[in-house]
Amino acid sequence: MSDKVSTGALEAIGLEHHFGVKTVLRGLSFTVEPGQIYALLGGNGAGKSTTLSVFLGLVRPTAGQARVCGHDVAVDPRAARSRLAYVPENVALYEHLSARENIDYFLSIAGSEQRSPANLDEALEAVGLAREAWEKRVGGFSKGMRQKVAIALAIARRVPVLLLDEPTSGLDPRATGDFNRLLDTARGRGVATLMVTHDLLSAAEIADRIGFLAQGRLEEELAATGPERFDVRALHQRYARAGEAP
Ligand SMILES: Nc1ncnc2c1ncn2[C@@H]1O[C@H](COP(=O)(O)OP(=O)(O)OP(=O)(O)O)[C@@H](O)[C@H]1O
Repeated sequence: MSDKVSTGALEAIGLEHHFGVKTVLRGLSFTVEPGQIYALLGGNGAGKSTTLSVFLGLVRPTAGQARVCGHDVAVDPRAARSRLAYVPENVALYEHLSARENIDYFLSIAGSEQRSPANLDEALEAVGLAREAWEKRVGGFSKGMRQKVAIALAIARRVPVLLLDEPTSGLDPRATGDFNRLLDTARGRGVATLMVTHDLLSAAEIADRIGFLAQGRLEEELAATGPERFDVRALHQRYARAGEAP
């Protein structure tokens, strides 16, 4: 898939958005590089979901640009959309189909050329879904298993960008650990991930960068450093202060 020369896989450049008289995004800029996980944190109403909607082409920003692999979402939404996979808080699948059939079906409707059995096997293997579950109907799958199917689809599609909305909400610590390993696998494949979350611990464990959003502004951006990555206590204190006047 050829891409325009660009600095990041995902770029927000001075994004502004108003819903009527309400200003929701105020000059929001950040970049997610290939092979990087970016966690966007912020309180309720900070503008996190609106940011995802802008990248998905569902909300057109009032000003600024959202770029996916160099493609401006507002100018070429198809090019942008074809390069990303979106995993919502609750993954919607065809309940009566198996994990493998779901992936094959979604690949077929996307017109993907990646439908070979070997490619499907490789994607299911990569996300660590137990082999005995591959041919089972997804109707009985847990949230964590459904996320594995969604990310296996992204891997099978070979998309360079993942957008995740509250991926660990409702997951127990073990499933959260599994999920973080899944993101690490995608990172190892060079995928750029933007994750909107309230889960500080998970963000601290897996993210390369954490951005604090408040009232549509990026108040601060922190990068993982050293073996400790992030100081979780300082993150908690920082999160509690988000949106306060300086
Ligand atoms: N379609 C809409 N029309 C009008 N206002 C909206 C619309 N969507 C969102 N908003 C408002 O925009 C602001 C930002 O909402 P957004 O959903 O992006 O926040 P969020 O950071 O994702 O919050 P949460 O953590 O609660 O999901 C909120 O004040 C919300 O009420």
